[in-house]
Amino acid sequence: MTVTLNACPAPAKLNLFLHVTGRRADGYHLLQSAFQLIDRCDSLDFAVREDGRIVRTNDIPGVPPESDLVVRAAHLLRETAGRPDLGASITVEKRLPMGGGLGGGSSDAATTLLALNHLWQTGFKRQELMDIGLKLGADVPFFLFGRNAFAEGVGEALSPLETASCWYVVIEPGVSVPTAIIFSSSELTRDTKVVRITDFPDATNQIASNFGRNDLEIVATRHFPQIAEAIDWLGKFGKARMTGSGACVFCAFDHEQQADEVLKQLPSRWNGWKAKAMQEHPLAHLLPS
Ligand SMILES: C[C@](O)(CO)[C@H](O)COP(=O)(O)OP(=O)(O)OC[C@H]1O[C@@H](n2ccc(N)nc2=O)[C@H](O)[C@@H]1O
Ligand SMILES: Nc1ncnc2c1ncn2[C@@H]1O[C@H](COP(=O)(O)OP(=O)(O)OP(=O)(O)O)[C@@H](O)[C@H]1O
Repeated sequence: MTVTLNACPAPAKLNLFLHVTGRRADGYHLLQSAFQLIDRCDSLDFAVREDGRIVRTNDIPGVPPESDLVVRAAHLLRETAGRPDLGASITVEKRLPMGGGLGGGSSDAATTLLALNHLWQTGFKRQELMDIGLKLGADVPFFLFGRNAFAEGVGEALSPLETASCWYVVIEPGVSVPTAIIFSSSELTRDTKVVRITDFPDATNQIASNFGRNDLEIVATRHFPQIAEAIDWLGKFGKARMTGSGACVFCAFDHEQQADEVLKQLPSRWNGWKAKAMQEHPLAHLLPS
């Protein structure tokens, strides 16, 4: 039996657009968004333990083990399976900034569900893992969907979406944005007109890169002027937008070399990098049907 899985990637996502179309009675918002996987990833190691403990082996500043989405995902998986005897050691190498709008924590949780479902042989199907994931966060089901998606509902109703094979420059403006603060703002508009998936793909059946907008951007930039500064700077090179509830800002380029040229000019006060659009989750082979 396999007892370890090492260097499991947890990729970031970009929200190519994000519309807030309503609010549910429980306060959660109805969204429409295009989720794009990119090849910038956290990395996780898993080892089965025989003593029934779930242990995060490394320290993540600001994230105590008991509130870590990775540890919570492992607990929820074994509870749902009715197997309190299952144990694992998990090491999380963080590369994605927290509160960056890149879905890092959610992706770590999704990778944990996938890897442990495999190692523990708990036998959950993809949809069952997505249902477990939704209890951990609105972004988790997307990372278990396995490919780029048009998302509706609170982000959990997913349809496959064709997207361009481009490169992205991503800037980290150096602030961590608490998602709940942006969604609870009185300045947030919640009535963007609902679109149909057939409205936005272009002639090549891909989503056009300038489709829609990010409704959270106006609120986030008011709270955090550093985000507005990054959008202004990156906007000199193309259509620059914020992802998720911020803080990261991105712009698409057809060629890697164009991304390199932009990064050469990046002011030293920001961390910035390039990433390639991915069509599939790198652990798609572990996704049960
Ligand atoms: C903004 C996005 O990143 C877009 O991909 C996601 O919708 C946020 O997903 P997430 O980080 O997994 O968010 P969660 O941990 O589920 O929720 C954090 C907080 O954001 C608010 N929230 C989140 C998602 C949503 N559809 N409506 C909301 O109002 C809620 O106040 C919630 O307490
Ligand atoms: N493994 C984890 N990695 C990162 N953050 C975690 C983790 N576990 C719990 N968290 C908590 O989740 C918060 C959000 O982190 P995350 O990296 O998912 O933000 P985000 O990229 O803004 O996500 P989203 O796009 O889903 O809003 C962090 O501030 C942290 O307190």
